[in-house]
Amino acid sequence: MMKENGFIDVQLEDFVQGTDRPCFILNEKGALVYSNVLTELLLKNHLLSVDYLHGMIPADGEVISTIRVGESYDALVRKIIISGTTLFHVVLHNLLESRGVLNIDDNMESVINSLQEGVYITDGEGFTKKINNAYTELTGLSRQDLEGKHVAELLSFGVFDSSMTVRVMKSRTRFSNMQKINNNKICLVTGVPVFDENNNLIAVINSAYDLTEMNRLQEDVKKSEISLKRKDIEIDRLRARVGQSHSSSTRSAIMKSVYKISEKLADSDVSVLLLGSTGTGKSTMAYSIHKNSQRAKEAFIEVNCGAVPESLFESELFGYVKGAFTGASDRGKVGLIESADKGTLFLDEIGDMPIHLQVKLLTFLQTGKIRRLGETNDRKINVRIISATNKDPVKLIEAGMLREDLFYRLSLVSLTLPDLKERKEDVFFLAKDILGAVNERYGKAVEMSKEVFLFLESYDWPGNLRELEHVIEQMVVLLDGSVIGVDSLPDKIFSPSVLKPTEIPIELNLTLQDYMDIHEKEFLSMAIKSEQDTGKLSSKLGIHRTTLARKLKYHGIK
Ligand SMILES: Nc1ncnc2c1ncn2[C@@H]1O[C@H](COP(=O)(O)OP(=O)(O)OP(=O)(O)O)[C@@H](O)[C@H]1O
Repeated sequence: MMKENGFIDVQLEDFVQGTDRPCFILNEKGALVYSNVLTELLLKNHLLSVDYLHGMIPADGEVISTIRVGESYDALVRKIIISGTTLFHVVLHNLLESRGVLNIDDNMESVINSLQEGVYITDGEGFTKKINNAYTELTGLSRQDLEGKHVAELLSFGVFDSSMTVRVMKSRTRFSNMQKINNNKICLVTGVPVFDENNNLIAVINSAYDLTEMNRLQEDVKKSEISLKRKDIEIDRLRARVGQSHSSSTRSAIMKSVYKISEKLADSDVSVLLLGSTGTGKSTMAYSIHKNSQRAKEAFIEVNCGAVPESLFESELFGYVKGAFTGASDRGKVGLIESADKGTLFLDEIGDMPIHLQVKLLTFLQTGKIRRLGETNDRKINVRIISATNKDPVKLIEAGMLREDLFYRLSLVSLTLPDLKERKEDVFFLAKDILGAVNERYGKAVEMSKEVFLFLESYDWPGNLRELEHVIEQMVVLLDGSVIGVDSLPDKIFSPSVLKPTEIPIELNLTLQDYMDIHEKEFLSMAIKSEQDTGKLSSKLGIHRTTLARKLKYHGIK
């Protein structure tokens, strides 16, 4: 067993290390000479103190044998007594037995198991007494993994990242915090101490609430908020567009007449074909006609004919009944024409609609009836059609991309939106409106220098309104300060020679100094290109070299 020199034999070592109770051996002076892993963990976590162990040594120096241990261990203890060792006191101490005991009966157990939160209960010493089903689900740990084990042991194996139980045991008060359980789930863990009538701590009850689901829900809410915000922005944009789409919002004579016609079109129900280059505002105009018409409260369905895959076009446009074709949805599908019933159907890029569907569309326009794919009955649909193309319709007809009969049907009235370069007098106002909208979208208050407006007006805008919008948005997004200056302009727009005094609109309210600055800058930009040596250039210009350098710096000319 134990040798005179104080070594412990293998049999006793196996026993003290194998037991799930804290075992320790003190010599007669009260020093700890041997302890098992569990005792070490308790000491390390300050759940057991050496002073406490000292208190366990009886005054007469006898081995404590009154403390209950397992049957087989009893024999070992007795053996030690028989051996008459006086060098060592062996204390096989069942700490649980020394204090109050927590009883969990069957009823209590079913209550615990019915809870949605994970429940983890230890006795007053930190030994796991009970876990409920939710806890095993939450942690992926089985009852065998946990029950009977000391919390310090589980902690050292990384089952918990911090122990609420240890905290509650030390402080004897309730605690809550976020904990990572089994390196996986983030949980809100609350530990509550339970005392017996003598104020002994008999249990710590932890409840763990999985926050993963709640976090996911929060994420969803955040996403919906963002998407709502985007929709709000889109609605504001559309509102702004509608607001702008009337004759008083333009300085251009061509646009004034376009808006006049569009106002008349809004009052009627005729089919309209909108023509104009890309980005001139055809879709915006179509929406504006709808919104100013009697159909305003009904649907506005926009179909970009160039974007719908040919194989799906017919079913998208006309809808289908269940089982109409392989791969059709079980519930059938309402087509876009039907969705626009009582409202407006806007067919953008009409020249991209497959020719066989153009025939079907024409039939619908003539009869006002559609039939979903796989259906035997007709449905009467009341839709106003607005269509658009950025190509020349005559060329489309010649190329066999647009049926002539459909073209005539769609273009009872056709309206052409001018290129932006044909309405330069509007650029200043459009740019101001767009800047306002972009500022709102990004929560900024960026301003634009007068010079920038001049450059914007001088550019030809092949991409029309869309390009103007993109350029302004890009400058706002990339800007470091709060005023967009000429240095923010894309190269394609910044060309010093484009400025002509006669083209500067009076609305800019420029001072004489502004005019002089603009022309000085234009002149110096050109001059430095022909003579890069500033010494030579300054003498050519008859000014001092430092004056030239200052002016170049002032105008941002490199
Ligand atoms: N009156 C307006 N004021 C400010 N921005 C406008 C106005 N009209 C249109 N826009 C903007 O210009 C861009 C292009 O407009 P829209 O999509 O209506 O042009 P489109 O002619 O239909 O283009 P495409 O031929 O490429 O389909 C849009 O982003 C729109 O917001």
